Amino acid sequence: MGGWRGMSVEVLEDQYSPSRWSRRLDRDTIIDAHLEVTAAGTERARASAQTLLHVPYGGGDREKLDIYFPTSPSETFPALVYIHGGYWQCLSKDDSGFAAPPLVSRGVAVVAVGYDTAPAGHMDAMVQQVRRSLVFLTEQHPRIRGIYLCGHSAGAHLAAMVLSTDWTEFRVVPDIKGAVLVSGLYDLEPLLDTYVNDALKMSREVAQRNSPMRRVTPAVPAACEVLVAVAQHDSPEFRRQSQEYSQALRAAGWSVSLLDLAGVDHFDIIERLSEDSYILTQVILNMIGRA
Ligand SMILES: N[C@@H](CC(=O)c1ccccc1NC=O)C(=O)O
Repeated sequence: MGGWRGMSVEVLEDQYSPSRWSRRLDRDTIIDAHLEVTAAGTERARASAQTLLHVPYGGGDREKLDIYFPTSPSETFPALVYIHGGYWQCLSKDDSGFAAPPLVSRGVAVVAVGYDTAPAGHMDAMVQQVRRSLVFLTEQHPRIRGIYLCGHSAGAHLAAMVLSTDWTEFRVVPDIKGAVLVSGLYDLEPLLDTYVNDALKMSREVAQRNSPMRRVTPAVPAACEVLVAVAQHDSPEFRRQSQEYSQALRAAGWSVSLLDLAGVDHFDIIERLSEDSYILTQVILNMIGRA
């Protein structure tokens, strides 16, 4: 867990700038391209699926979620709950429905969760918001049976924090059957001195308390299946974090697979979930039993 401690701030900033590691697009265009692709994909999904948009799960402005319903819904159906990335400071649920088309056509709902990004949002609060969104779905949408979490980058971090939740503090226990963590961050300490923390303003304590790597709980008998996916063209630090987190979960008894996806980078690893034939789409459908 400690190799990064010998790195200069300059090296850490390079390692934790996913845009610098793509072989597809240069660092100045790739983020704009990502915003365009996810927004356009979300627009397509909203045009083709039955939706309930901007459903409040709490009183806050950003405490809203979008539901994309299955094309031919059975009485009850599973849901993939998508938690967007953007280093806890950009993107929103309104760019986060692009994965819906291949799933809704196979009977799976997709839920895109909004949360308060920084500087408005604090790390502890974002984690709680995502947890509360799952409690809301469980209580208010009983047709959803079985939740599969999917998060990208900072969203994979939030999904991993959900796995460490002590649900006794909540009214219900969401039935989380699987988690797909894509190009995530599981130890926040290396970010403390980098530009990523400018808006987040995390103290060391906050970073440690919110690091899934430090919060791995022993797997319970019916623990969900976890898939940790990382891109070939993610940085060595991102790749290390996925490897170490998947190992730590496995050591604690969880059923985990590490999927190292060839030919993709930090951004198209998730964008391509809009395609039926993409390997990660197929792996997710297989996990849900709809392949
Ligand atoms: N400043 C970052 C931006 C970034 O990491 C990012 C941008 C859009 C969506 C996801 C991202 N990564 C993690 O949440 C970079 O250099 O790539």
